[in-house]
Amino acid sequence: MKYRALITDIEGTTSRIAFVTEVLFPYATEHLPDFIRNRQHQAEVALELTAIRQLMKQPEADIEAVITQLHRWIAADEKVTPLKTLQGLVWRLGYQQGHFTGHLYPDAAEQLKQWHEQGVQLYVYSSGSVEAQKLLFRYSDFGDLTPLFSGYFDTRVGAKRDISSYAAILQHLQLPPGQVLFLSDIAAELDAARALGMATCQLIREQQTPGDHNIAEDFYQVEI
Ligand SMILES: CSCCC(=O)C(=O)COP(=O)(O)O
Ligand SMILES: [Mg+2]
Repeated sequence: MKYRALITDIEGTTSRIAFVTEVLFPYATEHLPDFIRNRQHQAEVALELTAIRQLMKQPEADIEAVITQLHRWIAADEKVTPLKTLQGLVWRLGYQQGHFTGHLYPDAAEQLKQWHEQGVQLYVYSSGSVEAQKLLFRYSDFGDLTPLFSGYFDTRVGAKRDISSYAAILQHLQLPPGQVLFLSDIAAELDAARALGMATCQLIREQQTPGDHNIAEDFYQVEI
């Protein structure tokens, strides 16, 4: 075993891109407006609305203007932290009500279980909020997989293409970079991790553009 810890991306890596773009995002687009209108004064929602108005540079923006902004961000796949937090809150209802389950590729579920049994510490780093990540694995097609994971990171540690994000994660892991393997389908994310000495492997499951990292077509091909 070369690595003590493995960090995995979600969209395009453990899970089909279409699950995010054709199930999760449309669900958020449809349900966020009423969710926000009805809960705008609840603390966990109000906090995010304040952050969104700051980003809009319109502290007095009314709730409909905020909703319009959120729809624009979703359509453009902007990884804006308060949007991601609100999406997680809406998806929580979707999972709880059985509107969808957390899609994972079977090889990802199988290998994550095996690596966990072998003693590898498993982490997730996704632009989806930590809450959204936990939901996907808790309500996964393969049952509750959250016991496999030692921790979760989202855009609160920084953007996935920024080297500083991986420095913050390594600080948290307290492991030498060479003992940590990062899996993603996006070469630019892997470039940032590798710049600090982390090991990398690019998942090419669909039409992803290859970089110059080790490549795997599925988790069975990942060498750990
Ligand atoms: C936690 S599932 C939702 C994924 C999401 O919102 C997203 O933006 C995908 O980001 P990733 O970093 O996993 O590619
Ligand atoms: Mg990805």
